[in-house]
Amino acid sequence: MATHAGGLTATEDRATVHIDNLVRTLGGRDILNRLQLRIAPGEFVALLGRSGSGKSTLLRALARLDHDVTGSGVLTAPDDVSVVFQDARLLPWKRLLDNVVLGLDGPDAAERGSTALAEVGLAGRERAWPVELSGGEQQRVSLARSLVREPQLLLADEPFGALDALTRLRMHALLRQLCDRHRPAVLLVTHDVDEAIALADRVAVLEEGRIAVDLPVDLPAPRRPGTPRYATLRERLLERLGVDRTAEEGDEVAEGVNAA
Ligand SMILES: Nc1ncnc2c1ncn2[C@@H]1O[C@H](COP(=O)(O)OP(=O)(O)OP(=O)(O)O)[C@@H](O)[C@H]1O
Repeated sequence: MATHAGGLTATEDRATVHIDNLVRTLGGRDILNRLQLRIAPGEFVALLGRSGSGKSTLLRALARLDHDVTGSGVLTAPDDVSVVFQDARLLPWKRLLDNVVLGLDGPDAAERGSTALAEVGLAGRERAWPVELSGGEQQRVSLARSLVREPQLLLADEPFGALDALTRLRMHALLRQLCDRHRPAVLLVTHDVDEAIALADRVAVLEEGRIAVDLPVDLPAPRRPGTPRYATLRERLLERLGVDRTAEEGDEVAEGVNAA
């Protein structure tokens, strides 16, 4: 575990992610404003927030893609972080297996890559090209590429945002299954309240640069919409996101709610 933000100091903490007083100024505004967040080992946190609230900014800081974060506190995160984006970002000139094991060392890399492909339902497709795959399948490869590294922290920025509703539901089940097996700490940025409730142990809402709400998802599996406890949690989150409930009437629950 390492401290990686200029001016921030390391601290002893058993949390995989430990953020205190994180500040990120962009365009003269404090997009992250003394933000606090902990994610325990193996814990799955979903992050909601209105468009422009700073979710991707926070993710970029954790992924070390942004070194201009400041603050009086701490930001610790593990060195081995994997990131999944909305687009799979596969290299089109490399076969699936080579995409999955890119940068991976060791004599067993190919075997681990094959196992990872099988885990995401793409057994035997090692020699296929990315162009031969659907969007959902490409995102499966992206998950395999992330998890084959056994990261302590998995960051996901709207990973299923470009997929159709049915594929998205299948990917939810897959991601949950993979996370139960590999146990990384997870921060999932999403606009979809139902996705957050379906997958996460905790749902946090980013607002005015801070975590305004941080709620445990204390619901038995499978988490089906329609139960009173599910509805109460969903309502609280939507209210916090400022979603107009009358405008939402008639929406399919499985479609999720775009709070943007
Ligand atoms: N380089 C930049 N210069 C100035 N402002 C920026 C820059 N990059 C991002 N911002 C602003 O920072 C804010 C947070 O952006 P960010 O992408 O983190 O939000 P978000 O919550 O992920 O949004 P969305 O849900 O729409 O993806 C936005 O208002 C954005 O306009």
